[in-house]
Amino acid sequence: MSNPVIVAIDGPSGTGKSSTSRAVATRLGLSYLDTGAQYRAITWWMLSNGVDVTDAAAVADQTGKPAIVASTDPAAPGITVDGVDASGPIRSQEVTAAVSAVSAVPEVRARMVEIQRAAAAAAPAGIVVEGRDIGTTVLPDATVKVFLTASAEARAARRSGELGGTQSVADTQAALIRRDAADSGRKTSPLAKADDAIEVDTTELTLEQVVDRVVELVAQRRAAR
Ligand SMILES: Nc1ncnc2c1ncn2[C@@H]1O[C@H](COP(=O)(O)OP(=O)(O)O)[C@@H](O)[C@H]1O
Ligand SMILES: Nc1ccn([C@@H]2O[C@H](COP(=O)(O)OP(=O)(O)O)[C@@H](O)[C@H]2O)c(=O)n1
Repeated sequence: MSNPVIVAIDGPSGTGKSSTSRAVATRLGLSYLDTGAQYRAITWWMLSNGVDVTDAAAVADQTGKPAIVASTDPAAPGITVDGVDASGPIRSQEVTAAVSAVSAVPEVRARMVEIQRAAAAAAPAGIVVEGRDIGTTVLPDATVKVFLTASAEARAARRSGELGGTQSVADTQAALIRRDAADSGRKTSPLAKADDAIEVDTTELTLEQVVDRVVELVAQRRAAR
């Protein structure tokens, strides 16, 4: 039996992290973890419980309260908060607008990182973990690290397609750029490319081409060890 394979996929919003990570995990028979969904889930809990998300001390004080459980099955991703399915509500625009503030709180990050490392350690064949700080902080010894990028225009067009026209492409793009700036500028484990990560610009690539590239990188790394 070969060693578990750990694949870290980081990058800004709309670069294709979730779609790529799920497909790579499915193809390689690995587990899958969406760490953004965990930050969204704790943000949803804070908003639902009347916590002022702009008050870092209040957020820190409540951080240990919600039980957040994420599926690691790429065929059935999902997340519960205190036993309630939160997969839908965590994608609301209210949560999207508040998530960067909550995820910048060091106590929140410490708790999430602990849960994420435990999930990776428990994955039998290995795992694909996607987020903002996986290669730099959560799993710095990952077998393969990928940093996905794409133009702001492509990312906004993709996201606004998903939102089904409820927000204009221009508004979506402005919101993405604001979130990138907040995520890249925070003190604790900001969005960043690890020095040893391979950057893949997905602007002109199909999802299948991106998946092929990542699967190829994993095969190369496995052959080398
Ligand atoms: N290479 C690609 N080309 C075109 N659309 C893509 C590509 N990769 C992902 N998408 C689409 O873009 C949207 C955002 O992708 P997603 O995987 O959720 O990105 P992220 O997790 O980085 O925010 C989805 O609707 C997805 O189907
Ligand atoms: N490893 C991670 C993953 C997400 N996040 C935060 O969670 C937010 C939502 O992440 P996401 O991956 O669901 O975002 P999208 O790219 O899907 O819009 C990000 O904007 C970050 O603020 C983080 O801080 N660290």
